[in-house]
Amino acid sequence: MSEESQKREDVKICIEHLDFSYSGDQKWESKVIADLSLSLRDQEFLTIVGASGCGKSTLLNIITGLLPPSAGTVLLDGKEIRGPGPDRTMVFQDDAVFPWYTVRENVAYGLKISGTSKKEVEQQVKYYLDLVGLSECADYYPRQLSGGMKKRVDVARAMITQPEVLLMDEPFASLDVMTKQRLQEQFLNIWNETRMTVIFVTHDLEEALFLADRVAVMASHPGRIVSIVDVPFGRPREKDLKTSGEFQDLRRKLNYIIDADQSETV
Ligand SMILES: Nc1ncnc2c1ncn2[C@@H]1O[C@H](COP(=O)(O)OP(=O)(O)OP(=O)(O)O)[C@@H](O)[C@H]1O
Repeated sequence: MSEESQKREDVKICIEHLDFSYSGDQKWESKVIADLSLSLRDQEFLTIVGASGCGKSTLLNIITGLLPPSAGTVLLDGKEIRGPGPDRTMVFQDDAVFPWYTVRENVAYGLKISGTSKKEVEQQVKYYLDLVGLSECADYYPRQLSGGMKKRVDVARAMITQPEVLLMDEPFASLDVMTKQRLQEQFLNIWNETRMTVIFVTHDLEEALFLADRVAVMASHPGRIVSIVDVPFGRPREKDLKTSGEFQDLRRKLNYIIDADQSETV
């Protein structure tokens, strides 16, 4: 296989010249996203940062298939995305757990409705509860869990259906610093085992750098990618990385890119 076709095979998501406006009006000033191009390799971990309102959630909703592009193409494995599908799952900032189900039932939900056999559901639920460290709490109801535990239920619920692409919209934003750090490390461990393609939106630059292979910086009015920063740190990563000089230099660089863009748009 030529190098060029190998590269094409490795591309999981390919977005080209994407435009989107909520009104359907395609004038430049009414576009939420304009001429956005981005591609992700299979099993890549990409984080997206950018000012509030620049279109990050809108972009995730387009990739999920909940919003159709106004123009341009969004391809998954070379095929146009025409709506939601089992190959993509979204984790939101707010908990999506069902309060009337136990932890076990919440985690099992996605597999059950897909018609998986009872035995297989039980095995998979056990595996994912172990993975997120909630085996001991399998019979608890969400009201008996902390915020971080509920988030882990969310992550297990999203992963159990084994989507090829996991879209995460500020999933840890509501957590305190310590819980967030712990979940970031746990999530990276889980991702190391499952290796799905991840797009993770966050406002937290340290989180963006700590998790990602690459960080995409979005700008507003209209939403577009202004820079992509390669993250050079190996894996596995531990929290001490955040205090290293190289990490802090990269954080400053990201800050600088975002500030430069914002001062241009003010
Ligand atoms: N349903 C909608 N109808 C009309 N406009 C919308 C709708 N949802 C979002 N917008 C607008 O689209 C723009 C982008 O919103 P979006 O939520 O994608 O931004 P974001 O970067 O995710 O913001 P934040 O970081 O604050 O979550 C904003 O100007 C917002 O007001």
